[in-house]
Formats: sequence, C-alpha cells, structure tokens
Amino acid sequence: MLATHNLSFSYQDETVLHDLTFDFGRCAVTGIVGENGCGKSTLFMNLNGVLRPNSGAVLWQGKPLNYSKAGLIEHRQRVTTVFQDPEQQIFYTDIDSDIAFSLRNLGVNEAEITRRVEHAIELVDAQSFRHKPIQYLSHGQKKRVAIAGALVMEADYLLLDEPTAGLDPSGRQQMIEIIARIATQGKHVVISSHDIDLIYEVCDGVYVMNRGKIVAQGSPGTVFSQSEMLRAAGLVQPWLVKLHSELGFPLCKTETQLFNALRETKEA
Ligand SMILES: Nc1ncnc2c1ncn2[C@@H]1O[C@H](COP(=O)(O)OP(=O)(O)OP(=O)(O)O)[C@@H](O)[C@H]1O
Repeated sequence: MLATHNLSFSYQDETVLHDLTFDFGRCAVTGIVGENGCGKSTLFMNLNGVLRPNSGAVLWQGKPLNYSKAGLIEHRQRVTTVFQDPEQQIFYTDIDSDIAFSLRNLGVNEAEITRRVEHAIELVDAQSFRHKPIQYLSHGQKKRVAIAGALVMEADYLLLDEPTAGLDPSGRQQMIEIIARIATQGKHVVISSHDIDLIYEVCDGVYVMNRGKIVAQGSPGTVFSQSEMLRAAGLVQPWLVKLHSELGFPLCKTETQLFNALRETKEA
C-alpha cells in the first residue's frame, strides 16, 4: 500500500509540499487536482523516490521508503510513473522494444517479456499501430506506448501525470477506458490532472491541493460539491456537478448516466 505521512519537501529554501498525508490504497483510482504550481509533479517525484522528503515519509506497506539503489529499484517495480510528455519515456523507434526496455534492463527472460508486452499492448489498445515506427505515431498513441511501458512492470501502482493533456476528444475517451481497464485488473491508479471532468468521472477518491497543502479529500461527489473551496484553490466544478448544484439535475458520474436519468424522468 502506497501512502505518505506528514511529508514536506523544499526546493532549496522554498517549501513546496507541506505536511502531506495521503492514502492511495483506499481507492482503485485516486485523483489529485490543483492549480499550476501547487506541487503535483513534485509529489509524484517524491512518490517514486526521485526526490526525497525533507521531513515525513513516503510509505510502502506502512514502512518508510528505502532510498538505497536496490531499495529504489524494488520500489519502482511496485510504483511506476508515466510523465506528462511521452517523449521523455520513449527510447526506441520500434514499439515492442520500447515497451520491453525496462524488463530487459531487469534481466527478465524473453518468454516472460513477450507475455507482458502482449498484455500491455492489449490493455492500451495499441494493436492497430504496434508495427509503426514510434516517430510516426500521434501524441495520443505515444502516450499509450508510454503507459504500456509502465504496465509491463506489472506494478501495483501506476502514477499518471496529466494523462489527457494534448489528447483530442476521442483520444481522451480512449484514455478514460484504458484507466478503467487498468483498475479492473486490480491495480491502483493515481492521476494528477487539470482535467477536472476526467477526475470526476474516473476517480473513486479525490484530493485537492492548494499551495502545497491538502485542502479537501473524499469522494468526487462530496469534494466537487464544495464550490467555494474549489474556487479558493483556483479550480472549477466538473460540469456534471455544476448542472446538479445550479439547476438541480440528478448528480451523475457520466454524460450517458445523466441523459438516461433525464430520459427516464421525461417518460415518467
Ligand atoms: N527544480 C525546481 N527548483 C525549484 N523550484 C521548483 C522546481 N520544480 C518546481 N519548482 C517549484 O515548486 C512548486 C511546485 O511545482 P510543481 O511542478 O510540483 O507543481 P505542479 O502542481 O505539478 O504544476 P503544474 O500543474 O503546472 O504541472 C512551484 O512553485 C515550482 O515553481
């Protein structure tokens, strides 16, 4: 189980994360929202051990992270991160080699690599373009390759930084389906995003950050109904929640659910 306890972090003399206690084991999909510069990427780099807290701790199964080389290698097999820009995580021109990269580094045998790569390609729905050179892929397709490269680690936790940034509506919808598919495999997903509608739709639990502090946490319905708190944190309500709070529409998780609920009311 991945968590933090009273974690604080400073760059030089500027403290950017203040006393943060997160429990990422409680929900299958956890969202972290907050305006630019509130500390989301810094938090992810603490969670994967690239940065080390000044005080408090990142916890795995209740124990502080071991920052030795071996400890970090082990941790990154349990917690993998997909950064916002897929170019940062792509090293090869052919997709299969790129996805297999971390496993080859770890000396995993080729039969196991083939099994995991096939499974990851299926999960991100990359079969239709897997034989193209990576440089010919669209941004959204590259994101899916980067996610597949993380999934082959078969980690318990997948950290996704801005998974829908730069995606068109259909790419965004595919990403929502990929996240749901990963969660049904029993993995935990932690998403940091400005896409408030995405977080509302796919997450079971949400944390709101403002200037390096947690200012709200709970279920998406509860957190996103607090319009004043969201405004103070530089955020807006998801459109489905706004329709509920401003116009009294039923509170639904997805557009399809809302349209079905409205159709039922009309027919009644
Ligand atoms: N390498 C660094 N050195 C010094 N300060 C940094 C460094 N990286 C980030 N910061 C500062 O730390 C704070 C948090 O930045 P961070 O990138 O974690 O925020 P964020 O929530 O991910 O932002 P965004 O939503 O824009 O991606 C900001 O004030 C930023 O200026």
